[in-house]
Amino acid sequence: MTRIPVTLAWTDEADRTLPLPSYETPQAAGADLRANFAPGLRESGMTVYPGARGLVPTGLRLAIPEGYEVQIRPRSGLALKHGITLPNAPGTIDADYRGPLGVILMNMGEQPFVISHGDRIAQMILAPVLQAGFVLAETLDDTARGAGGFGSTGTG
Ligand SMILES: O=c1ccn([C@H]2C[C@H](O)[C@@H](COP(=O)(O)OP(=O)(O)OP(=O)(O)O)O2)c(=O)[nH]1
Repeated sequence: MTRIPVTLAWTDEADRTLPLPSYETPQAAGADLRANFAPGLRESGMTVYPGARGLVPTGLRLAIPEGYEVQIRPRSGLALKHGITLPNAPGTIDADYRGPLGVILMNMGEQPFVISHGDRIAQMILAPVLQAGFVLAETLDDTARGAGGFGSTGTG
């Protein structure tokens, strides 16, 4: 498996004893991110109530190489068992962002969900980026689909 170097740094408030993201299996696409709370929240963790959302710190900053992004995606186990998802999935981490990596978790389940310090809450995927060269024109080329969309081909 090709490995693209991505540099990690702890934030000032991070608990540096937590494991760094790593791939759980040889061909895993995602590396899990852990909740890494500032000292005041480490005992209590954070509770996300049904229908609510919260910003969970990971304690990490990244330097992603030019031409790549990191996507933050939900973990399917948390989604299935607890309704925990990311309202902005996939979260976009730009290659030139150097701030703290945060995970926006939303509780679509029926029960309050407690996030404890060190829990694996989401996963990050490294992906290549293509930028468009935008060109303004008066007309666009014709296609068979034309303006049909939003269910125009039916459901069957
Ligand atoms: O789930 C996320 C999404 C984004 N970010 C960070 C990295 C990203 O590079 C930056 C900006 O994200 P985005 O472009 O999605 O946010 P925006 O609302 O458009 O803010 P901005 O105006 O700062 O770009 O915020 C996170 O830490 N977690």
